[in-house]
Amino acid sequence: MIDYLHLLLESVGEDAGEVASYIPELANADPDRLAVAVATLDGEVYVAGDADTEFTIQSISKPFTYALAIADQGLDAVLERIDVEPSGDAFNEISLDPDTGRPRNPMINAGAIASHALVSGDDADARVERILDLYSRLAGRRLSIAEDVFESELSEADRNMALAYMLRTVKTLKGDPADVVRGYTRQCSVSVTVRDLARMASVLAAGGKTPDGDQVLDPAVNLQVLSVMATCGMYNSAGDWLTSVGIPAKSGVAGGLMGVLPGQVGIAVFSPRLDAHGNSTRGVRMFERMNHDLGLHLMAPVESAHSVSRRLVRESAAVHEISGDLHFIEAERVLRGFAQEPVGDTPVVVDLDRVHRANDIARRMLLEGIRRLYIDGHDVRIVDPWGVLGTAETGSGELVRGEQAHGGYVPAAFPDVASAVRG
Ligand SMILES: NC(=O)CC[C@H](N)C(=O)O
Repeated sequence: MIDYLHLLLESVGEDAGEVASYIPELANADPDRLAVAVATLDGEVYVAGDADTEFTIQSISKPFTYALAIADQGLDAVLERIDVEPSGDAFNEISLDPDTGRPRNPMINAGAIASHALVSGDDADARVERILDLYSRLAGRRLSIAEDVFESELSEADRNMALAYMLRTVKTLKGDPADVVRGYTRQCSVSVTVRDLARMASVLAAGGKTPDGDQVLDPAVNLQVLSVMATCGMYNSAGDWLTSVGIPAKSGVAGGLMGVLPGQVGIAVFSPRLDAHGNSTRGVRMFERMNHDLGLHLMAPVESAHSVSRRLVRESAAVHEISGDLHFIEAERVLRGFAQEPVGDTPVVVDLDRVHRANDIARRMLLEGIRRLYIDGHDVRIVDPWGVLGTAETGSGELVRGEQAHGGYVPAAFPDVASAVRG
């Protein structure tokens, strides 16, 4: 997995676009930073590149604050004030739906400022405290605010002030517009890394539950947030995004981009140069690439995702007993089991007797895992009665082909192991 992420960073190619400069402090960002993180639902986080570089969350805060607004006010009350239709407008468009008087969705600034104002709390500081608590629980560590970016954005916040006053004219916003913009700007200035964002995304992917079992968001709220991210998360390129990458996502002008594959994985990337829509240029490209390589697209049919991998010791051989259908995420778990095998010449049996199906990526990952066990010095035997590994290329070729080509291979050198495994 880590190797794949390094390859991804290497393959992302030349950068284009410009670092956001309408927030003066963001113009100082190092434009060449590049990072990716993938977080599984059980808490594993894989990273590559500048994974510990902090940047401000910016608009990636919007879905989380929207979730808190719904938790505080109820979905109906929030829907009365903020619609859920893609706007086709730029993120900072000064507009309300002419028919309903509502911001078109909570992912553009008008809707996000309205969401912020709907969070319970007497003033900006009280709301931001609750917002920061929520983000921190999702990230699994205490987050803080980048005060320099906050001050810098607040000093140039005329456009967001205009939006807040506009919201007050339609009674969506009841408080003091300056206080609301202050709170919203602080929320955008929360400092995160791709690790944090991937973990936050993985909680959304898990229906609102952290890997430690903390149900931070109600599953129904979580579903609402993901749905809105899917249709509105990428501003006026949301349609492009859904067709070319196909997962709910949210971008921010500091260069972060977070994607959620429900039930499977949370992903985040970081690269500060932005395209004309305000989305990270290389970030978008990395997601397109991952969709291609890992089969992320939500609209692609997925079969059931049950799988177990357990390690037994039989006759001094380590037996990895794998069961269920294998996709990317199940294969990752299997490989994690392989990676824990101590380097040495212990015989390893990979028992696929209970696996009837593996998709292409899972098959390739498994073959690669097997290849690495060989490289580490293990005598690897494969039980593949259903021909799950097929005749796929291993990359190095010579490793398992002869054995796997005959479905039902029984490791002749380990008759006891074989019968134990099979019986
Ligand atoms: N797209 C963004 O990330 C915009 C967030 C930024 N704080 C703003 O309100 O303009």
